Amino acid sequence: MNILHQLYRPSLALLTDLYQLTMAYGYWKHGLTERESVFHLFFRNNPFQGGYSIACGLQTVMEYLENFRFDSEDLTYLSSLNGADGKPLFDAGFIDYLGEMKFSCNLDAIPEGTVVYPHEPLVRVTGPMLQCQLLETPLLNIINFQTLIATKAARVCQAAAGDRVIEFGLRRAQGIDGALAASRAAFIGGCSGTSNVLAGKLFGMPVTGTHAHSWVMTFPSEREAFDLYAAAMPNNCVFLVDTYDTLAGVRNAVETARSLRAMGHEMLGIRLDSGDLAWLSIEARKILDESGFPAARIVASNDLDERLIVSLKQQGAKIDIWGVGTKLVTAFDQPALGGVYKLGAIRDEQGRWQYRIKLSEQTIKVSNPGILQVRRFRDATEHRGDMIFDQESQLDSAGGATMVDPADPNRRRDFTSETASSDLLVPIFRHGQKVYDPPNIEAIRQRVRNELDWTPVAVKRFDNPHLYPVGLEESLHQFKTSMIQSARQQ
Ligand SMILES: Nc1ncnc2c1ncn2[C@@H]1O[C@H](COP(=O)(O)OP(=O)(O)OP(=O)(O)O)[C@@H](O)[C@H]1O
Ligand SMILES: O=P(O)(O)OC[C@H]1O[C@H](OP(=O)(O)OP(=O)(O)O)[C@H](O)[C@@H]1O
Ligand SMILES: O=C(O)c1cccnc1
Repeated sequence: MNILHQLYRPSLALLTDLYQLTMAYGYWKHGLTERESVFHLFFRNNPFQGGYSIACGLQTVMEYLENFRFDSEDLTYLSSLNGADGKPLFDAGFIDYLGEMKFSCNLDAIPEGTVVYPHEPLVRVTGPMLQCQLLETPLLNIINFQTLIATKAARVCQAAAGDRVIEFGLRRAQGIDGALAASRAAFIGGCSGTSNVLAGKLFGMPVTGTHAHSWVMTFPSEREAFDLYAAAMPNNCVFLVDTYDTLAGVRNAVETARSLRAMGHEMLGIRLDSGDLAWLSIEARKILDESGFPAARIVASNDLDERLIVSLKQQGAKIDIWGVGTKLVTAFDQPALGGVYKLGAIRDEQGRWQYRIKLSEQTIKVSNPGILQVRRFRDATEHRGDMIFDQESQLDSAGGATMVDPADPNRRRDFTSETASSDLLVPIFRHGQKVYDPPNIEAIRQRVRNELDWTPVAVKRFDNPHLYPVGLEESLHQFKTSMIQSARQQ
């Protein structure tokens, strides 16, 4: 089931920046259309000043690519675009070429749910120059956002320390697609469910819901509102208790819960949505326990994020379930992940790879040349470091190596061949054909938990996290340094 097809239209090839098409046109004009090239998608900084990120969005990328074609409506639209002189922007021959083009790239990627770090290629696209170029914008659009939200969710769930977190963000999310993509990524990042019913249906995620203040305000009294809700839905009773006076609301919920019990149903819990959540939850817990409802859960919501959850836990809050909306699905404190897509190499007319770099004033921002792979080393309990290396450099069987910190080349780390390792990028498409069977969403979510268990505690802390070691394999570092020197001389 291709969810993008269901929601939008079969062809989303126009979902790119026009400049990708102007460059594609240039490649076509100059006979570079089929020239093999390699691009890497990576980000330079972890979001939220954190120490790690969670890769997310690959399945959406696969759906996008499975039907990557320009249909007749797309071609008609492109034919209608004019340049500054009022004449068509694109030759009819180019439009025909696009109409016949079939996706034929190789794509390798780090599976969704993997903990990833700055500078590591999350996706590598190899294939005809024109196709690789067109994919820059959609791949960044999909991966940047979902990786950002999965990372935020992982942080929120880390703060919740095993308590359930429900994603409540639909009403505040960035439009329809932003909401759906965020609900998916939030579940992958660790949320237990979502209030977003369409996302639940499309992605196979649990949906949950309590009720709003409007329900209570509809009836003459809060008690009546709870009773009528219980009568309508005895198997889903979480009462929102803060419409008038929160602790009086808890007592009303208890009264309704007693009648419910007499009918053979248990109240699931109460929800707090304003006021001092620490104090109110402690007081509410006492009332529930003393009234014979120790199993009733306390749900809290109200502009929560990972920092507030940590603070509330430190204050001894008795909150069992965290409802988190706005600050999760909008990645409130960092609204975008700055992932980029850079050319690593292009074949020359003789078929030899020519490596490419993008220079920058800041050495750390200079892109990495080559056909890159990431090798992750681990000891018995933890991930120890990730080494970016060039696949062409005969290093491709597991083995020891030295990696160099690109920010400080004097810092090196040696891994012996005894150190366990695995290469993170796996084949997803070969010559345009899907070769990867994506795991279901529950398995992706489980992978996040497993990956975070392997991540050093110091890397996971919120304040001044330890910088996880990511380096360049020594020969790649040397090669890159010489490329920078000769490029600067030119
Ligand atoms: N004990 C607490 N410690 C820190 N922050 C808290 C605590 N309790 C609540 N908060 C947070 O403080 C913020 C403001 O909450 P508060 O209920 O005072 O305002 P509000 O949302 O405007 O309430 P109301 O809906 O009654 O106007 C929210 O983000 C809430 O989650
Ligand atoms: O606070 P969030 O993390 O975004 O979670 C979603 C919020 O949406 C609902 O109320 P809404 O904000 O619509 O109204 P209210 O704040 O007046 O209750 C709900 O009660 C939560 O507070
Ligand atoms: O079910 C809830 O309690 C809910 C859903 C969306 C937003 N806020 C709360």
